[in-house]
Amino acid sequence: MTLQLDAPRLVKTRPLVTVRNVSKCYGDVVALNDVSASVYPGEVLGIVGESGSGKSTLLRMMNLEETPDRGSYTLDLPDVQGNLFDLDRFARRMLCATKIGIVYQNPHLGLLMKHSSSGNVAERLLVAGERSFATLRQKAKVALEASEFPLERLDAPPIELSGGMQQRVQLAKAIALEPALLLLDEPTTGLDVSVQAMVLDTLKHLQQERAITMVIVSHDLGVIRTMADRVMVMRRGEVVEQGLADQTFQDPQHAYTQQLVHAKL
Ligand SMILES: Nc1ncnc2c1ncn2[C@@H]1O[C@H](COP(=O)(O)OP(=O)(O)OP(=O)(O)O)[C@@H](O)[C@H]1O
Repeated sequence: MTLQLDAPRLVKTRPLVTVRNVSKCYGDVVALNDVSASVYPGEVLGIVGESGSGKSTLLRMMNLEETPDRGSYTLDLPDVQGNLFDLDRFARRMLCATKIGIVYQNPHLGLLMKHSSSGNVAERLLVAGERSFATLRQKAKVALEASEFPLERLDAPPIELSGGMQQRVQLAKAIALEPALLLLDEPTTGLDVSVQAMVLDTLKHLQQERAITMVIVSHDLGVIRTMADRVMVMRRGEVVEQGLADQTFQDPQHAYTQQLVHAKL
């Protein structure tokens, strides 16, 4: 008789994202001081903290828009090697276009506001070398549909769309090339509460369907609670606490996290 065993569950023990000992000053302002972070494949890491704590600077580093004074950044992907901060401008641009997607709080940073919505998404595909007009339009449509964007507005420029729809166009652009990492910088801040809930639902669906690795920055603990598996709490450019989101919110250890959680209740 042969003993039948279930196939062992694939345990992914290596982080996809590793940021090590990153520091950044702007003049006298210490934006980041010796910050390290890891994000595992399929995980959502939430970063919280008050205004000016360094959250967006860290996210911009992960999107290779900024270079730190010190520190390293690696992505555990087959064709990506070494400290990404050492890459030249061209290599950074290609890596960001193909492996990393970002959604900014301000859609003006991520979109050409007067170009069509499908054109904005197609632009990302063009950077990666796609040239056929029919394929560009089809792939843009697929990404917009996955972002739950109303397809009858494909040709509308973002400037004519609501804030929620603009964020969906940014999201479609960010996921068009199925990036390994999706970065979200206050993606729902400034939206009406009901629209915010719908955009968060879309992000949840995407995360569940594609097991996409995400880093989400927000000063809103409710958003982080809804989205994140793990949370990192930042204050004055430093990480003061990190852990599983549920555990951290239920039983915060650091006085600053306690203050944040109690202020929210
Ligand atoms: N390009 C820059 N030039 C000068 N100072 C900067 C720059 N970017 C960030 N800073 C400063 O670095 C610190 C951290 O800023 P950062 O935007 O990362 O914080 P944050 O936690 O994302 O805040 P917020 O929630 O308000 O966006 C702040 O003091 C900010 O003023």
